[in-house]
Amino acid sequence: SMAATGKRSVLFVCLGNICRSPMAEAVFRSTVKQKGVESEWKIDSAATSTYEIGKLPDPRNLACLKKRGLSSTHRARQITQEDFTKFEYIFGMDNSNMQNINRVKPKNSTAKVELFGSYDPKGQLIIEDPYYGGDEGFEEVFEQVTRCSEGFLKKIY
Ligand SMILES: N#Cc1ccccc1-c1cc(NCCCN2CCCCC2)c2ccccc2n1
Repeated sequence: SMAATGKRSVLFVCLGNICRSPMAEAVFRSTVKQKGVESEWKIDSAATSTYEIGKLPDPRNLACLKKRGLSSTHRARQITQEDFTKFEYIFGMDNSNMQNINRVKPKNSTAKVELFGSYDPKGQLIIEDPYYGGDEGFEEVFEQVTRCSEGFLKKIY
């Protein structure tokens, strides 16, 4: 359904909001820009935790984005109950994110709360936390969120 602003809206969520969800936000923003529909979208990301509030994305994330000419100035923030009536879609990355998202979800939530990986044409449902790994983990997240962005837009347009 179209929100009052006429915009479609999506909030990407992960544990710390410095790795997976800001990468998904940056890649989705680039994808809608490529398709010429950027002005139709409100796009944001948030954390389920308080671990990194106020921090820029992880340097390994920024390096991965920079290789593709992308960047992010997002500062980590924690999800709020207002997000559930502000955003049409709220996408978690793994089942732990989904449990934590559903814990804060208010009774008047209107958001569709789903795993972003459910839109992956390759069927890789879970986007794992790359925090304790190396650059290859961020490359894998990049590939997954790119496929999911395409799959999601194909489904709703
Ligand atoms: N927790 C977990 C966990 C479990 C499995 C895999 C990754 C992680 C993991 C751990 C992190 N920070 C270390 C612990 C933080 N401190 C925990 C105790 C309270 C004070 C904060 C992350 C930080 C940013 C983004 C993703 C992160 N992911």
